[in-house]
Amino acid sequence: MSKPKVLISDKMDPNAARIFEERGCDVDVITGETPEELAARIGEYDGLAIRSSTKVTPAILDAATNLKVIGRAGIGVDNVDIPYASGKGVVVMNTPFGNSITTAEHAIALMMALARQIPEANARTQAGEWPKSAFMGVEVTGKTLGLVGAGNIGSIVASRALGLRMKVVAYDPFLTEDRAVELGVEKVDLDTLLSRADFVSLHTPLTDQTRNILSRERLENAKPGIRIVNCARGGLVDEAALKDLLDSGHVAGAALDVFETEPPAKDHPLFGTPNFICTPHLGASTTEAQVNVALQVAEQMADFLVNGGVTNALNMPSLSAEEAPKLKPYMKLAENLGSLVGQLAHGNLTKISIEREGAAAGLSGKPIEGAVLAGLMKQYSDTVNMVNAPFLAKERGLDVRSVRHEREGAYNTLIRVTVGTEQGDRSVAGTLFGSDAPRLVEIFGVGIEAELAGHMLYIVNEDAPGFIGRIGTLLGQNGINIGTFHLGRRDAGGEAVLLLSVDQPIPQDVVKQACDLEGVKFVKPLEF
Ligand SMILES: NC(=O)c1ccc[n+]([C@@H]2O[C@H](COP(=O)([O-])OP(=O)(O)OC[C@H]3O[C@@H](n4cnc5c(N)ncnc54)[C@H](O)[C@@H]3O)[C@@H](O)[C@H]2O)c1
Ligand SMILES: O=C(O)[C@H](O)COP(=O)(O)O
Repeated sequence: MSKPKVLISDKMDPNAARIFEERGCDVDVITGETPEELAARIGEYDGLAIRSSTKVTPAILDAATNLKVIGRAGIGVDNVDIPYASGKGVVVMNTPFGNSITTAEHAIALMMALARQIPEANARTQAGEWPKSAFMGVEVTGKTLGLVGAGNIGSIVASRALGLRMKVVAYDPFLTEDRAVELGVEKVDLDTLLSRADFVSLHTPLTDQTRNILSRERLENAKPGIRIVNCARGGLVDEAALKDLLDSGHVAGAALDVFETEPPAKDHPLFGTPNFICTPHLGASTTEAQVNVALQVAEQMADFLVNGGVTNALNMPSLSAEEAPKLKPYMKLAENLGSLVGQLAHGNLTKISIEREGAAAGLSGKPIEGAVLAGLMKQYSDTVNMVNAPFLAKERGLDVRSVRHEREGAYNTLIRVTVGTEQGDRSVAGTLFGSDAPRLVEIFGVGIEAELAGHMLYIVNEDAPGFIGRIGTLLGQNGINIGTFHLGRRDAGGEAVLLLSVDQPIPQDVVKQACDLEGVKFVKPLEF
């Protein structure tokens, strides 16, 4: 049998190539190719090992006719089209912890550099000046650091900041009071964080919820003199607003390791702004972190290609060979139900219960639980999968219950997912039609029958004549084609629910227009 062939297409520690060879793979290291060059070459390979420079687009995946696994030596996988890779049957893996310490240290380094204006002082001193009176720094001791995101990296930043005798406040919907106490941080909401923090450090993935999380409005309302560090992802901070607020002095300093577009344009408006410093996405760039992620990714990929073992896969459930075919449609249903409550429930989630009845009660609960939690937590983390979701949920103090009912219900088989939020419990339920077609059958107490797939729109409205025409017209006027249309209501003339699927993502301005339609109470675009 021929050896599996792996391409390393980004700069990676040489340990990766060594491990691939030692574990029975042929390996090529070819970096810096254009997408066209990569597309022309990728068809030969079973595995592709990358960092953040290689963009694994549908065009690359279409050309990758032999590809079985993509391994990301690092955390963020926003450069890989995971749904498309899944559709092609390609497993996507990452190394969720290998560079966390290094990245946390970079955030602290940038914070200290901001506090003492080190880059500018260095540049002017080396240029022959002695500008001692031009620089007056601030101490970090006793100051408040606001962490947006308290996962792996945020938690490490918290511990380092506490060591520097800072106070740490954190905003993270998955941070429980117990975990906050364990970390030594105070859990607050985002507005409170921004009103109290002297320094803010961002540690969330880029998702629909976190995009522009430091918006112009939030920055304008933040504590005057605030300093901002972003070592997570470009797009979390409004760069144009940051420029204006640095110019006005409202924001006293900002340090970006990541940009909305990378590399940023040579004439990026922030370049040259006083009290702005940046690095070229160096968060993970230490010898230690690069050795860690290179070793891990090569070990995981080689294990998969040679032995079929799966570790840290983001798009593949861990299932035994016998159970897999029976569980497969349930896993999809479970993940969709988790994703649905994750996208719709607001505020802090404290508990989740996963109930199985009818045929579902006879199945193994753990994979279903993993799939629900993965669907739920994908809204909050790039790195979650069915394997690690239960651990992440536990670590974050989410109370998870799996309940198996003996009773006969209205459906032959049913999964119900209920989350506890500050507004009370919220529940969704689904079944399988014809033994393998997942269907939603209830949403927040309203009976409705729908397939959860692709781009969807959820609307709660007053049950009154004319509404369906109005929403259909609005979408039609905006060139949005409706695929499926599902209605449900609590009582005639009361609250009604509309769930429709469309052929493309719904732009924000159309969502806003839908919110403004007569009788509409709530609108939310959904993605499955
Ligand atoms: N600059 C770099 O080189 C570099 C290096 C490593 C990681 N990163 C990036 O750092 C980010 C964080 O990595 P991590 O390993 O800590 O991930 P993680 O998944 O462990 O933690 C992310 C945290 O963000 C929280 N979160 C999600 N949505 C939120 C929201 N709307 N508001 C507040 N908190 C929210 C999650 O609950 C979670 O606790 C990722 O985007 C990763 O790609 C950057
Ligand atoms: O998500 C990550 O791991 C970081 O952004 C690091 O990216 P890099 O490996 O390209 O430096």
